[in-house]
Amino acid sequence: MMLHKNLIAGEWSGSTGTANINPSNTNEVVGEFAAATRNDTLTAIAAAKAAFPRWSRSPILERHALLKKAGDEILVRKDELGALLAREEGKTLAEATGEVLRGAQIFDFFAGEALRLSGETLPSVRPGIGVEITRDAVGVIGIITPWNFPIAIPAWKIAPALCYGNTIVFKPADLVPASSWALVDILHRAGLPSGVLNLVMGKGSIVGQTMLDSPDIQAITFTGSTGTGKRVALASVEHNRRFQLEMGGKNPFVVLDDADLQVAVDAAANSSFFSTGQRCTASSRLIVTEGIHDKFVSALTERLKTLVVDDAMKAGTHIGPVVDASQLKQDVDYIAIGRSEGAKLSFGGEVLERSNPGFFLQPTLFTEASNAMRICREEIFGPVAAVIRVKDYEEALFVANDTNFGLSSGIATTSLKHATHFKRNSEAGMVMINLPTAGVDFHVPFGGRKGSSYGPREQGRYAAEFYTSVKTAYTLA
Ligand SMILES: NC(=O)C1=CN([C@@H]2O[C@H](COP(=O)(O)OP(=O)(O)OC[C@H]3O[C@@H](n4cnc5c(N)ncnc54)[C@H](OP(=O)(O)O)[C@@H]3O)[C@@H](O)[C@H]2O)C=CC1
Ligand SMILES: O=C(O)CCC(=O)C(=O)O
Repeated sequence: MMLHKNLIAGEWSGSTGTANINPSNTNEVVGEFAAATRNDTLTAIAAAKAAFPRWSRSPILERHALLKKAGDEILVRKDELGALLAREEGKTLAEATGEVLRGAQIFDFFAGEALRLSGETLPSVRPGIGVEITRDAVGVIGIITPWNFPIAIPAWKIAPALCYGNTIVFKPADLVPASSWALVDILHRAGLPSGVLNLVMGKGSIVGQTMLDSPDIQAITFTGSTGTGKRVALASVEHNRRFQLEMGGKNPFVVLDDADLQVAVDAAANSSFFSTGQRCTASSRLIVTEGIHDKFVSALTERLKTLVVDDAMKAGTHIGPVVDASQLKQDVDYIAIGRSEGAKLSFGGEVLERSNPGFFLQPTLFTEASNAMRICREEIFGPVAAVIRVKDYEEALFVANDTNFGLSSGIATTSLKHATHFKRNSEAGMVMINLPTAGVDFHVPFGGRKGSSYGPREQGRYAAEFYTSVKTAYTLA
């Protein structure tokens, strides 16, 4: 089997590899991928540093053309790349192809942004002086990504970093390197100069830690767990480095008595169980008012009975496998915790056998849960949700906001008054009305509040806040 190597200073290198396993069929090796050492990582950082002066001053048309070319190739290959993503991560083929399409759209968006770089000119408060405000590239950006969106998250970090003239050291999750490798290969062949984008696959404890410890990385953008996010933050403060964190969620989805039941059930099923619940925007707390509670639980349970859990590549599969054995153990442990805390297991909870060996888990619904339970406070990151019964909208809003996290939230209601109040008072970065809490657009800001996020927003033109440094210049006329 071909060894997929790291890209360091424009050269593919590396010898030892780790096998990437298909979670729908653990007998299938998706590919062999090189594991970077500490020295490889240091070489990649040095290459990115050396490439920065030239790339940060590169013509905007060069950046535009490169980003456009990459987006075009991703689009043309979306079915093949979608299949690769589904095989390595386990989301369904339809979800994976949609994610690849999103990756193409992100490159297209930032190809456009490269042509729209702008600044401001203002008069000084002192007569005869002009003020110019411009944005410079930041320097070497460290990109550390998780396993759950192996092409979209790298795309929404790499595309703006390149667009604004930064160079990159990119470490994808060790569990799912294939889609990231394909993305880097596309960018490399599109003609990126040597050293501008370096790929260092391997373990977070080696590659990631070397990046955190380096004084030559000016900014780190990270998506993943709260624990690793804290390490990124502490190391970055030590190096006076800019950092941006997207971490977990415990996102609420409120269902009010006046909701359209069909809309509420569709949105809840999507939010909590699609993509196997492995989205930081997934909703794991369904907060339901008394008048609709029983009808909602019974309609959602009927829906869950129709969802097919199977191989991500099979036509007709609604929910693919959990990503690996350790995430499956975490999900199963939380199901046991929920039961021991006194929540009622209304549906699911069983690990399933399918024709191939894989990590299949039934969508799992708890009812009679309280917001104080661990299953309602800690991120599970699997197809597990808990219904919390509340008296009215006011209690629903209080419970929705009673969490350490604040990434996304949702409400199902036909009341304009409640929808408007929820939009204004939900303590989340992204609020959805009659829509799932997950599944966001690629051209608008993405990010949360409280323990979910730190630093400027990602995506859309708001991405410029992280990937550029503002300069204010005064000129005596
Ligand atoms: N917010 C989100 O979108 C996500 C949240 N999670 C949450 O995190 C839990 C655990 O998932 P996990 O994959 O372990 O998350 P991590 O936070 O460990 O992984 C995210 C990235 O950080 C890297 N990393 C790990 N340790 C270090 C380190 N010391 N220095 C620098 N980088 C490091 C990982 O490398 P590597 O994996 O290669 O070792 C990976 O590339 C999940 O169950 C879920 O609750 C997980 C994924 C996404
Ligand atoms: O919901 C989405 O579309 C994006 C989710 C995401 O970025 C994540 O789970 O990390």
